[in-house]
Amino acid sequence: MSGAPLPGAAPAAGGGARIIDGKAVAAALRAEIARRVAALPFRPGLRVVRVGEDPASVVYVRTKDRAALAAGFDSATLVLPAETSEAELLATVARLNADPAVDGILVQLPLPPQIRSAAVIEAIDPAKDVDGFHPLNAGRLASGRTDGLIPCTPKGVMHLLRHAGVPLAGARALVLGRSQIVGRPMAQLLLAADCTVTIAHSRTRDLPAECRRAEILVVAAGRAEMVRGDWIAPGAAVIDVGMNRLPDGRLTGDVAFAEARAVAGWITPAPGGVGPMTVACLLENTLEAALARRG
Ligand SMILES: Nc1nc2c(c(=O)[nH]1)N[C@@H](CN(C=O)c1ccc(C(=O)N[C@@H](CCC(=O)O)C(=O)O)cc1)CN2
Repeated sequence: MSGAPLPGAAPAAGGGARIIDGKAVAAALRAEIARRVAALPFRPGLRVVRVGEDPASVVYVRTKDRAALAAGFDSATLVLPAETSEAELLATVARLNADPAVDGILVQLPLPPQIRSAAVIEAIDPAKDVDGFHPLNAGRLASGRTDGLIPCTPKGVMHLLRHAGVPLAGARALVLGRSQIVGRPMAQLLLAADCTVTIAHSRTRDLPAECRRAEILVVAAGRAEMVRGDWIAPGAAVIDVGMNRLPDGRLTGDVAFAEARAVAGWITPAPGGVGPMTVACLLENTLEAALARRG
């Protein structure tokens, strides 16, 4: 690959990538949602279910609940013990499905090993599935419809790309990771935005070369600082979905940030990039679910 910037993805003047500040974009989105909620004659209801005490889940669920309350939602967290059976969790989901005050249901992942996540996700009323993981919502997205409930992390990535003014139509996009939560819906959203999309994964041959062809590189690989600076095309937009704790306690993404920012045109930090957008998009989905249910 030559060192010439890819079309439509020139580096910022003075060299180095433009940093896409996910915290700021998420704060603006949350404020806009709060304004819309304040104008409603009802409070959209969100219930987040956490099973067990996984430390990361405790933090994420608390963050979601606080953000929802601050935006004016009727929000509550249901905490079930780690030994909860699948049948007990399904009964909780059924109760929330039947509750007219509840517009959005989210079951925090991962679940303990005795519970099949797919069975729980399929039990959630698709109209209240604010995670967008139910097969009906995933299928709608896979058939090209972007007007339904869309998984929060990839939805947040699209907000960031659009906010930063990254050219999408015709761009070569590579999604590194093929999970149901991020990789697959991410690829569908980029395709719906007229990108030319490749999904790469752990079995992809010559991953660095595949990455170097991308004008938009979305990394959800789950390995700390796996993507190095020389995997990135000059001027590319690099979106880091990863969140890993290093042995020294620091949090880092799936991209080697210092190396990558010297080459990329745009880059998200991690933390402070995609993560806050996941929470803001949960609020957006809950508001959309409430408006669809209650008019
Ligand atoms: N039911 C779901 N479970 C999980 C999801 C999901 O979308 N739905 N996603 C992830 C975790 N997640 C939300 O649940 C999430 C991850 C990260 C952040 C975030 O704001 N991260 C901060 C750093 C926070 C820290 O200090 O650890 C950042 O990136 O700046 C929010 C939500 C798995 N489970």
